[in-house]
Amino acid sequence: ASRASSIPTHDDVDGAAPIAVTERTMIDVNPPRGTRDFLPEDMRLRNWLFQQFREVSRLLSFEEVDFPVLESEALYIRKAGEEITQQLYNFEDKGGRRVVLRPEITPSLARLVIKQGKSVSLPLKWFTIGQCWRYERMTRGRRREHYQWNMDIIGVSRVRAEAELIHALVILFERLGITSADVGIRISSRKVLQAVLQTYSIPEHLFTEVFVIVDKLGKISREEIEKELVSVGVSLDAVKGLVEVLSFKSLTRLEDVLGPNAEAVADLKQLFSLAENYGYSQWIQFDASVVRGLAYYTGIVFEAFDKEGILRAICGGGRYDRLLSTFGTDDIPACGFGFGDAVIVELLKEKGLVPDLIRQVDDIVFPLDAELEGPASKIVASLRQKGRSVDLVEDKRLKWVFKHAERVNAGRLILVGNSEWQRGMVRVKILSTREENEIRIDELD
Ligand SMILES: OCc1cccc(Br)n1
Repeated sequence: ASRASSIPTHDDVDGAAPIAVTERTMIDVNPPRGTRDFLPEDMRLRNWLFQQFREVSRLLSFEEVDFPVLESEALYIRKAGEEITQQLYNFEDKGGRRVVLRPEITPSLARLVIKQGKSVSLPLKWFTIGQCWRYERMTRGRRREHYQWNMDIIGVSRVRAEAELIHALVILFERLGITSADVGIRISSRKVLQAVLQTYSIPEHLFTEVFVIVDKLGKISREEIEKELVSVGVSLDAVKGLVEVLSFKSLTRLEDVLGPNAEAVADLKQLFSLAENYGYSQWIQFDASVVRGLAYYTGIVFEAFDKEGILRAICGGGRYDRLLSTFGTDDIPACGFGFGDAVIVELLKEKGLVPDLIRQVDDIVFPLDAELEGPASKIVASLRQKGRSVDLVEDKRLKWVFKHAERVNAGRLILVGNSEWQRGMVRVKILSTREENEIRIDELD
């Protein structure tokens, strides 16, 4: 049967069944909208990046944990109007349960900490790398999934925890070849805006919504933001006061306005002082406009950004001291960050820092004719037993095999020929030196 002239994609026929273009119905070979396939070359880059995440987590003595991608919808029902909760990839399973493909990791981590209860001793330093989902109307054609590296410290109430997390970010960037000229980390605290809202006697239950609105700074117009703030009940003069403080980039200026005893000022000063000792001051800057868009942050918040201002935030995080108690346990202080796999790769491409990750094979074994397939298998088994990666090639012309050996950067090409086999030998070609000789089979290692 003739092959389909063109395989319909989701874009052409979203929602409709693919059009049968031959006597067989062609499936759409594209992955679902907003999702990605990873070919070997993509997978080498992803594995390399995740290996960096893992190595940094090891350096900070974090332990790896994992959670299901599928979670109860109840974990994410929050009323602050966050984008993340308005784009839940949610559905009802066959048992009538309301479930989601998780949009973030932190609630799962909080759930597990509570589940463990007294059986875990604090502080916990846990990390994971996991796929997260959102169901966004594809009007903007954005991705619906990404992988996020999360690091969280549970049970440390002082800003030492945030300083450790920021150290992890700095180490990661340096390992990738990124410098503080390329990337900065903006730091502030939710306590800054809390202090301002309190001076205008804005009721506390509005704080979270205010943070979520203010986080849209830079994404929607200032007028839009002021309108939304007024619409949730923030007085106009409070809006003016907020907007003014949000422009602060100096801690001294902040201290002038909030006073020397403000908790926000003490936390930030302590964090910047620790940064000096870690030696990463040149990476961080105070910027009061940083609030981050997640409702549950209660203190220090931070985000890494590219200094050319082209890309979206590279990663973000903060302190969330109340999240565990909202899940029904007593207050356990916590802070963490999420680091997506997409923006960082865009940045590496921008900076020419994507490593050249070649495919590599130790040995290619090629029987020169059919009755040598058995002997070739013996050789392959013995080499793999010794830990060598072996590509067994058959049904190909020798010319193709030589090209293939180059393509996969093979260390050796082992040709199993009749006359050699009779003498207990094989022909071995070392690709790097082009040197070729006969080796006794029992001396192959
Ligand atoms: O960072 C927000 C987010 C959450 C889930 C999936 C994707 Br893509 N992005």
